[in-house]
Amino acid sequence: MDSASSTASDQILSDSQSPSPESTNASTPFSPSVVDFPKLAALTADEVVEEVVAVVQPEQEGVKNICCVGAGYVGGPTAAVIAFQNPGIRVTVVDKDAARIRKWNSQHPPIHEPGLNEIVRVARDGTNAATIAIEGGDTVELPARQSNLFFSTDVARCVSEADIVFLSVNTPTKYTGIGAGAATNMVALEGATRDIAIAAKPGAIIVEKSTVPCRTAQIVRDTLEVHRPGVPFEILSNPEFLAEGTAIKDLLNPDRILIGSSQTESGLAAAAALKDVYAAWVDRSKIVTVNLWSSELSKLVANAMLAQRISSINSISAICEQTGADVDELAKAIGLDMRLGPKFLKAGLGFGGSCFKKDILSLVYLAQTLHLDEVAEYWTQVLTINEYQRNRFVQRVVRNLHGTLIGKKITILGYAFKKDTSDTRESPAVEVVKTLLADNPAEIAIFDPKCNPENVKDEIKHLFATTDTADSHKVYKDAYDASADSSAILILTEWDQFHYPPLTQKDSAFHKSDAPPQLNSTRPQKQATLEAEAALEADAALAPAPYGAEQRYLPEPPCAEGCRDCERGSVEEVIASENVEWARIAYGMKKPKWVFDGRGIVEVAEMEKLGFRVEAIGRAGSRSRLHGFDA
Ligand SMILES: NC(=O)c1ccc[n+]([C@@H]2O[C@H](COP(=O)([O-])OP(=O)(O)OC[C@H]3O[C@@H](n4cnc5c(N)ncnc54)[C@H](O)[C@@H]3O)[C@@H](O)[C@H]2O)c1
Ligand SMILES: O=c1ccn([C@@H]2O[C@H](COP(=O)(O)OP(=O)(O)O[C@H]3O[C@H](CO)[C@@H](O)[C@H](O)[C@H]3O)[C@@H](O)[C@H]2O)c(=O)[nH]1
Repeated sequence: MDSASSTASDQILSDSQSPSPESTNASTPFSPSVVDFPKLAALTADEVVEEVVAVVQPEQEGVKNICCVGAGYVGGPTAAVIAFQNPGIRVTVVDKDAARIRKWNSQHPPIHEPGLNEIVRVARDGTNAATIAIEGGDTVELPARQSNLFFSTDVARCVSEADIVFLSVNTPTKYTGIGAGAATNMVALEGATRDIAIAAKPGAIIVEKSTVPCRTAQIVRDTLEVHRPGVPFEILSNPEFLAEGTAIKDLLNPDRILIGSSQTESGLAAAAALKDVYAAWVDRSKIVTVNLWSSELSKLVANAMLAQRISSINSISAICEQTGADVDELAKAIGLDMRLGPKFLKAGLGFGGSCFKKDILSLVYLAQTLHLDEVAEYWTQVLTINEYQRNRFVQRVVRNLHGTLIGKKITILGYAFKKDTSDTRESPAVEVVKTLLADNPAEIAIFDPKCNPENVKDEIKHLFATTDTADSHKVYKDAYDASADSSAILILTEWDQFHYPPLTQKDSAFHKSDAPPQLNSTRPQKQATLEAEAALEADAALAPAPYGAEQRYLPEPPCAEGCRDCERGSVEEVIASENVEWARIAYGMKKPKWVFDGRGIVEVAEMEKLGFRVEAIGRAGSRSRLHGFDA
């Protein structure tokens, strides 16, 4: 019988790769076990107590095993923090991509996030017991821990062992067929759901962690029913709100955890089970439960609203440039209004990243399919302004270079879509480079402190495979070689190390705003210790020395042969991450030493003192200052 003609249950039986979990009669997830009274008759008094306690003790019923399908930017860090905060739960992250799993099982995880390595080391490798000094001269005793975080390619086995399965696979925009350029490509989600449907144990809770179109839970439910008819599963929506670059901070101290469930007894029980997992470190008042569809839609709307604020301030930056108003001053002034708030008002060359554009497109597509054309048009404008802003920036560069890039070297500082990540998906830098190339520059020189140069080279080769200008790019290991003999520098990522005047340690990275969670003595002791540990581990990411956290770590597993991060070496990485010496850059550049600040991170007047000529988004640049435009 071929697989196309077999029934779903035949497929399950014939799939020798997939463990076929024993069927049970469970009708709700975690339905409490019952005391086996006939069995008690054969036991001693002590054994009877043990047996009864085993049944009634709440921790015996809780979640013991979690599997996260998809070891990407969301699955990896989220699972790591869940494992870190729940030492009693075994957490396994699975992925079909063996290279990615190999990286997670090495000293160089596949993604860069401040604090991630420390959290992974503790949960994946276990730790020694240690006495840690904390601020104020106190010490905290941290016990030794066993490993409870694992990374594997054995999707079927790990799913089959889990009480909760997170779906955290990619959900990009569909590029061909019906809905191309707007609808969500559900291939990965569908495939993973099918794998889960075949392998999961009855009563398992399936959690949508990926960002999905509203009503996707119905698709997941249908897929489960097709492959395992009659087997009880509960589906939850639990969208992730972490931002890259601050993922660990966001996960350790989230604004809220959103859980959507069906409003049935079993749906609410499943939501309660997931709530308990988060309650290990998140205050229960921050864990919000809603219906499935509200939860799914909330994620798209949250991203659309954040992106809308960026497009709003960017549209105003165009007015600022022509009037002498300063967009940063304006953002500060309006952000002091408590109703508006200060965040997401930083003007720049537009938002990038793998989420905002695709999620707005998904929202637009939803509105279109519901025949809400005005709604679709409204949200489309957020994307239109984003593109307009980027194009405006590039046009300004070319105009100031007398309308031609021929024979000129142009330097790009920052290739990642935002600071503190090496992610370049939908990075504005990629689009800027593409547009600049059309003007035939002699060279586009790229430097990013955290993107491995070899990875960027590969990416560029792949992106520009069909253009004959591919050879005019070079990726450098430091900012000085990248800018030597350059006619213009374009700042495209807001890395702390590119600021001028330089940021102080106090202003940068972890220490800037939200401090890691502090020890809270009103909590039960176990949680207080975990919170302290989280705070220390997160702090250790930036400044390990004062806390002495190093003594806790066990040796890390080695990297595979040919690991690019090992080849780059830690010394090279440190040099790349140091503050850029703008005076040294000015020395090596061609006059008139243009800097185009796409992220609003250098002071025009201060840069002019170093000999640069600066154009900045939303502010008077050197040209307008020369013509008496400044206030
Ligand atoms: N990146 C973010 O900051 C962020 C934040 C919040 C939400 N999200 C959402 O989370 C989801 C995942 O995003 P991401 O950035 O982590 O994506 P990603 O591409 O980094 O990771 C997805 C992983 O899923 C794996 N995968 C796909 N199909 C699989 C299958 N059938 N079995 C096993 N593994 C499979 C892929 O190999 C990949 O490693 C998306 O829906 C995204 O919109 C992302
Ligand atoms: O005031 C601002 C804030 C951000 N950006 C840019 O906007 C983009 C996105 O930044 P950010 O939102 O910080 O990072 P993401 O990792 O894309 O996170 C967004 O997308 C995630 C994926 O859905 C969500 O989980 C997060 O809550 C949401 O902030 C980046 O290019 C930033 O440079 C600005 O230009 N101005």
